[in-house]
Amino acid sequence: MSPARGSDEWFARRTYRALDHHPYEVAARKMESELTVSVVIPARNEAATIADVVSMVASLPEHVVDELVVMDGGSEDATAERAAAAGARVHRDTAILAEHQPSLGKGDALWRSLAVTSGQVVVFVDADLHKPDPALVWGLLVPFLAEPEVQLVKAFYERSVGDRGSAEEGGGRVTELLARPLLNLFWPELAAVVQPLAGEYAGRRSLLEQLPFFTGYGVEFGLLVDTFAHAGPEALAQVDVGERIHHHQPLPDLSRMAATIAQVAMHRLAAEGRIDPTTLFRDGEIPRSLTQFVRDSDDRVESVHHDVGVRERPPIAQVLDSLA
Ligand SMILES: O=c1ccn([C@@H]2O[C@H](COP(=O)(O)OP(=O)(O)O[C@H]3O[C@H](CO)[C@@H](O)[C@H](O)[C@H]3O)[C@@H](O)[C@H]2O)c(=O)[nH]1
Ligand SMILES: O=C(O)[C@H](O)COP(=O)(O)O
Repeated sequence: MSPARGSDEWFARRTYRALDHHPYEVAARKMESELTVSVVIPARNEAATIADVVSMVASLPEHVVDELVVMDGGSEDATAERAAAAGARVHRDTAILAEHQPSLGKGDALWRSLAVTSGQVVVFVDADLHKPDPALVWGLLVPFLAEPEVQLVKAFYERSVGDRGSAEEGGGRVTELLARPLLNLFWPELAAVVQPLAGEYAGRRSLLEQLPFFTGYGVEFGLLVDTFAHAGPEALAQVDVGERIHHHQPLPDLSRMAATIAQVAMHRLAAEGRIDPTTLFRDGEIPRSLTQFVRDSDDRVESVHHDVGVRERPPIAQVLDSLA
């Protein structure tokens, strides 16, 4: 074991437990503080689970949530219809800020959601959760109500069981094999964030509107390191919300997700002047391609090249100002 690090002190100060609180207490304190809260659920082909996630939010005590939006990322199944039937306002991501096309995955959907919501705190919740616990929403509000300095709150949880593996095997393959090692290497102050890729997190609008958003699955890693750079460690907090069970993507899909996150890390290290792409990469630019392998119908292995490059959407405040 290594000696204690600075991130341990942050962990001790900024780690909360939903168990120590109650949703009615949160509702009362939120009313007192006059904070308003929007919940945004990004969803693409999540017909199997979206209604349960929307219903979980709708089941929260009165006054916890002021607005509930599902961002439909072009689902080909009944996601949008089921979300609406369960009580959410549904937006198709491409219909928002339509001049910024195409809409590039989850990060783009979250970025666009800021243009159609108004809560002072925006809570993001994934749509692929099984038996979602309402603490995933109300628990995230606890640090905002306790500490005015807090601007971004990540959920953490036991992640396991579900439809793959045991609690011991655990989940979070991209987290454990890429995101956590990267943070420890390059952003050691963020090493104490238990679930850096958690899709359940909340930010103050005043922060989120000032940050760029990476497209696709780069959004969480980007928001985490950017919040740290923009506002420092005291702006971050995390909450233990119990257990979370989600749909597990196949390994090749997660490999592309990991490549996207590696891109985000390279972009930020380059922007901070900590690496020099002109000397580090052959063409002087961060390569955008990931080669994977598939078997064809003759049982031959062939390579497939995927573009895993990310784009950054500008801070939405700039975009909305230019439209005003
Ligand atoms: O183009 C897309 C792809 C996904 N989603 C939704 O985004 C959420 C998370 O996607 P998922 O495929 O379940 O991600 P995970 O494999 O669980 O990946 C983890 O790691 C990602 C990278 O940080 C995070 O975005 C996720 O929230 C986090 O759960 C789900 O509601 C999806 O329906 C979209 O809205 N649009
Ligand atoms: O956070 C992660 O690493 C991804 O969501 C993958 O999680 P899984 O290994 O539990 O599917």
